[in-house]
Amino acid sequence: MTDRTNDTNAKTRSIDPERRDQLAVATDGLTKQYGATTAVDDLTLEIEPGTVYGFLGPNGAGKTTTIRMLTSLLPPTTGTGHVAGAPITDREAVVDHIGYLPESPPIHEEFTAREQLEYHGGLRDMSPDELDVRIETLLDRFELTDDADDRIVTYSKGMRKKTGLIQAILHEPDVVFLDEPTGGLDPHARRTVREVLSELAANGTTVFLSTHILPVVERIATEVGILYEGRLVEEGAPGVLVDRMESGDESTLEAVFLDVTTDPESE
Ligand SMILES: Nc1ncnc2c1ncn2[C@@H]1O[C@H](COP(=O)(O)OP(=O)(O)OP(=O)(O)O)[C@@H](O)[C@H]1O
Repeated sequence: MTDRTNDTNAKTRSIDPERRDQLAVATDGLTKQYGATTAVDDLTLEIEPGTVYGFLGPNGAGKTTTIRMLTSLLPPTTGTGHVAGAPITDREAVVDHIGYLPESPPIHEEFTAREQLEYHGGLRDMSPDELDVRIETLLDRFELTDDADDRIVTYSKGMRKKTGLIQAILHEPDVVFLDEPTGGLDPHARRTVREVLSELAANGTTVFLSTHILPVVERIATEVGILYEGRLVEEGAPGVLVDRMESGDESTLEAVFLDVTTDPESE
């Protein structure tokens, strides 16, 4: 069984600034308190560029709070964080390097998907030709081309999710943060998401993926971090974590997840 006292939070302290700036995500003692609740507790991460990082944890573990701090939407209570070398306290600098798909995509209901993507891409440093090609390619891959000139207000949940996802990756950011990117998607779309994210990572984008859908993580994540009650209780390559379980037939990422995120006193 996994030794829960072997707390991966304690693995690093005070990352060397030169190394920190080369990492896609670097946090040191990152902590967020809401009143008496410690939502994220002393989180230390070092994620290399090009990683697909599966960020897992039970409901309320602190995943969204972590992502909101890393995307500069929420100030930490204590600790530091850098994304592609930009301090998370500098929103403008962080925004230049990231894409973000929150659980509810930030899209304008009255726009069409094409208008939404053109508007969003226009805020980024992309030439009109480059933007056009990227939009058409991604609409096609996500089978949205035929609906791209309909207003988003008429879209299904899955179509909105696809539009939000395309928006997050349109400009091929250094780091993309995705909160449940495959939630509500059919198996075809889910496969497309897996393929597109793996391709992005192969081209150097770091994918920070928060999800409860473990088979997606099992298939594309190169590293996994498991958060429990705000603390990082497990981290490593999925295969390594599963092998470490040594529980025969039960050796899956789900078994690892359940092992490290179950309160021993409730068993
Ligand atoms: N604005 C807030 N004010 C007070 N407490 C909050 C706030 N946002 C989150 N919390 C608390 O912080 C903790 C972590 O919440 P968070 O949303 O980060 O979890 P999560 O891992 O994303 O959960 P889920 O998988 O259910 O989306 C929870 O205890 C939650 O109640």
